[in-house]
Amino acid sequence: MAEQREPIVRAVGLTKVFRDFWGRPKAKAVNDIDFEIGQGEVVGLLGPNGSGKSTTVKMLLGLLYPTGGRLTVLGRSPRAVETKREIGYLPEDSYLYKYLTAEETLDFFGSLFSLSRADRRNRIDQLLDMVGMSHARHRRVGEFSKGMARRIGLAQAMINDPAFLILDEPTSGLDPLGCKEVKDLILALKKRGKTVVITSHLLSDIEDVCDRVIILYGGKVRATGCLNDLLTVTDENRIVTPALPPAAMEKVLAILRENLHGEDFTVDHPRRSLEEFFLDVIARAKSDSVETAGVVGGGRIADYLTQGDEKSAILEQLVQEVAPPPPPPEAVVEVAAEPARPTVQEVSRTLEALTEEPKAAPAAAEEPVAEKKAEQENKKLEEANAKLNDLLGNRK
Ligand SMILES: Nc1ncnc2c1ncn2[C@@H]1O[C@H](COP(=O)(O)OP(=O)(O)OP(=O)(O)O)[C@@H](O)[C@H]1O
Repeated sequence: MAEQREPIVRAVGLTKVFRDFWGRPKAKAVNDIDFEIGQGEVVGLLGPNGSGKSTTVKMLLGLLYPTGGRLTVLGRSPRAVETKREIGYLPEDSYLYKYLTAEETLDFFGSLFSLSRADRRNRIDQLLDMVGMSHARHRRVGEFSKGMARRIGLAQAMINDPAFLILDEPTSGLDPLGCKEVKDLILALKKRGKTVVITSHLLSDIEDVCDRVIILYGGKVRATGCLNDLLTVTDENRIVTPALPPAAMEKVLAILRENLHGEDFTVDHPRRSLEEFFLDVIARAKSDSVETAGVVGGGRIADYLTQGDEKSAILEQLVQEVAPPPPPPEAVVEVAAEPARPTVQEVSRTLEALTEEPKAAPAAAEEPVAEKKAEQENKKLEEANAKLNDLLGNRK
């Protein structure tokens, strides 16, 4: 099919000028830019605040008209309904209805795309699993933490199985583990041939997932290209080896000095990124808790990056943590079980026991009791006993 060779996005001389009430130019947000995004590419749209990223994204989504130039998305106008059908969008702030549950939210967005009930159910199950939210499917979105809402936002962006995804700050509000999960998700989408545009201020995230970046400044494209080409320093070498014994190291240094003719060089140890280190610490903490406690604990969070079942377990815990603690059933039962009115037989037994004072209530008998009081009580008991005998006698 010829159309498949078409880039997913083609912008030529794209310009957007915001005007004031009287039509006078107020801000040239996007200034005559050209770029293309090919199928299956993951592209980072970068730039400092006010550089024109959001304006470009809004034009890609067909929410803003360009003032000048040409823009096609999936070979058509971005405003065409067919185009919108194939686009998934995660806004910077997820606009979700807080009274709907996670499942209802996805069902709502699915119905906006006219998906059948069966398709919606099927996709909702898969998506909730994919973003690790299966166990919170019946909870209201308004109760979610920012990271949880972000995950539902991501699932929402994918409900229509879009060919082209635009993710605005996809990792914002997520913890490092959540960020890793989202990045893995983006790479998985890339493997499935999806095209993704990401805007983010977190350059390390962009570096981890993007093939290419477009850097905007003042509404202009200042740099664009493959990350490999842009970031590789071709006029320097780096050799990474296992730690060398001192004698071998001396020989290497001697060769370097001989060949570099007095030029500076550096020998050091490679450094891991903070993210790698953090994930490693969490993974170790997780395995410690498994060995020592043998129960699913908070430290097992790293598991849900790789294993579906354990992911669910962690989420279950998160859900349970936030949910109001269930009332202890035993306590409720005890409170509910108020002393029932004694039956006639019980009263009789109690009275009998009471009359055998020393055996039935040794603790009470040990206490000093005024003689007069004891006599009065005995009298009362005898009266009660007599009444009871009458009662039993009458029944018989
Ligand atoms: N609706 C608008 N009316 C007037 N000017 C606008 C409007 N939207 C954006 N601008 C201006 O266009 C320029 C680019 O804004 P834009 O929101 O595209 O930047 P951005 O790169 O997305 O910034 P940020 O990283 O802060 O989100 C800014 O100077 C901004 O003031």
